[in-house]
Amino acid sequence: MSAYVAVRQILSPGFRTTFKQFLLNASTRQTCSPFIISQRFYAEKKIFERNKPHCNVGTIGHVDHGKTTLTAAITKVLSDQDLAESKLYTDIDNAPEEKARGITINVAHIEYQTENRHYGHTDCPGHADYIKNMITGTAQMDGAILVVAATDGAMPQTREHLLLAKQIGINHIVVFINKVDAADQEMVDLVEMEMRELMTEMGYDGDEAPFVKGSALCALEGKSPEIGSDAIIKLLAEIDRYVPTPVRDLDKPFMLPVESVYSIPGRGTVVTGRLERGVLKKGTECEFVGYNKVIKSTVTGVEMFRQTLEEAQAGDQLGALVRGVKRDEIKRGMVMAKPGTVKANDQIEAQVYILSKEEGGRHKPFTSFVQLQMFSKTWDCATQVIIPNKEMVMPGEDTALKLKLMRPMVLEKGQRFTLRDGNITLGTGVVTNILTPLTEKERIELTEGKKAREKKAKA
Ligand SMILES: Nc1nc2c(ncn2[C@@H]2O[C@H](COP(=O)(O)OP(=O)(O)OP(=O)(O)O)[C@@H](O)[C@H]2O)c(=O)[nH]1
Ligand SMILES: [Mg+2]
Repeated sequence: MSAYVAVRQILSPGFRTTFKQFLLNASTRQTCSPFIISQRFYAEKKIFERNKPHCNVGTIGHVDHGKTTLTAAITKVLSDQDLAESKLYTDIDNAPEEKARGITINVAHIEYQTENRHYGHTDCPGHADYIKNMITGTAQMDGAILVVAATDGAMPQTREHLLLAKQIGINHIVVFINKVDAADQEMVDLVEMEMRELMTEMGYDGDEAPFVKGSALCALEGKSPEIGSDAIIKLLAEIDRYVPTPVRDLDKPFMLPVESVYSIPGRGTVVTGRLERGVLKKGTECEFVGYNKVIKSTVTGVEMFRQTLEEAQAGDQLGALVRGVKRDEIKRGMVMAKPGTVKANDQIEAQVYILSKEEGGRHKPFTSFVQLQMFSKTWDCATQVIIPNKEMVMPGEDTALKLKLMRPMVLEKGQRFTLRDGNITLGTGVVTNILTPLTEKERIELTEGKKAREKKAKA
C-alpha cells in the first residue's frame, strides 16, 4: 500500500477513493511493486502522473526544413523505449489543407518523455504566411529546436524565427542540422559555421549552442541509424542538458493565455494553452479577459495530453473545461485568470528596438500615427504608434514609444511584445508603463482614423 500512502497527502479525497478502489481490485493486488501499481493506475485511469519535471520545447525554422518530420521521428525513437506514443507525420499535420499542401499551418502539441523530463513539444509552421501561429506556438516554449536543412542552410524564416524566439524570451536553442543524408560533409560544415555566426548575431551564444546533425527522415523510416535514430537520441540528450527546467511562478494567482477553444459534445467548452503562472485545480473560479469582455466561469476539469490532472502547475500545457460559457464567447488571445488579477489595457508606454534592414526590418524610418500589428502572448491587435519627443524612428534604433491599441488586451508592465508591419517583423519591445485608458472620444478617433486610412489605401 505504500504507493497509496505516497500519493494520499497530495491528492483530493475523491481521487484517493478511486485509487483505493483500484488497489483493492483483485488483478492489481497480484502485482506487488508499488511503482508498477501506481504506473498502471495512472495509465488505466488516464491520469497524468507528475513524476518528472515538465519542460516545453518545440520545433522552429524555415519551411520544409523538416520540423514535422523531426517531431514524428522523436516520438518514434522514444516510443521504442516506451517513452512516447509514436505519431505519424500525418497525425501531426492532420488538417486537410496541411495534407493537400504538404506544409504545416497550425501548431501541433505532442507529448514525450526522456529519462529525465516530461516534454510538451510544439511543432510550428515555417511558412512566412503563418508567422502568427509560430509566434503563438513559440510563446509556450522554454527552449527551442531550430531545424535547418543542410541542403539549404539559413533561409529567411530561419533568421526570422531565431529573432522572434529571442524576443519572446527563449534563451536556449539547440540546432538540428537536418537532411544530412542529402548533403555532403563540406556543405554540412559550412551550414554549421553559418548558423553559429547567425546565432551570435541574434544575441545567442553561437559558440556554445549545441548542434546535432542528422536526418529526421532516416530516423522516421528506421534507416541509417548513425544519422537517423542515433542523432535523435543525441538531440534529446542535448535538450535535456542544455535547456534548463524553468523556475515556475507557482505562488502567484493563476494566469493562462488562451491558445484555442473547443466545444466537446456532452462535456462543454474547453480552452487550451500554457499555464503561465500559479496552479489550477478543478472547481476554481476564473475570468476571461480581453476583446472588451470579462467573462466569469468555473473550471470543472483540467487535462494535460488527454489525461486528467489533479492540479495543473505553471508551465503545464493544458486543457481546462469551463462551465457555462459557449465556445464563441471565448477567443484565442483572451487570458484566463483568477478573477480580478489581470486587466486589459489599451494605452501603454514601451521601450522598443526597431530592427535594421539587415536584420530583416524596415528599410525606411517611420513617423507617429503609423499603424502596426502588435503580438503578445497569444493575441495580436492593431495599434497606433506615437513617437514622443522626436519626428521619426530609424531602423536599428532603440526608442520609447506610446502605443494605442484598437482594443484593450491584457498587458502588464514588463510584458514583451513584437510589432509587425505586413510581412515584416519591425521591432520588439517591453511594456514600461501602463497609461490611463483611452476615452470614448479617443477610441472613436482611433478607429475612425483606421477606417479612413484603409479607405485611402484601397483608393
Ligand atoms: N532527404 C531528406 N528529406 C527530409 C528529411 N527530413 C524531412 N525531409 C523532407 O522534407 C520535406 C519537408 O518536411 P517537413 O517535415 O514537412 O518540413 P517542415 O519544416 O515541417 O515544413 P513546414 O512545417 O511546412 O514549415 C518532406 O518532403 C520531408 O520528407 C531528411 O532528413 N532528409
Ligand atoms: Mg511542418
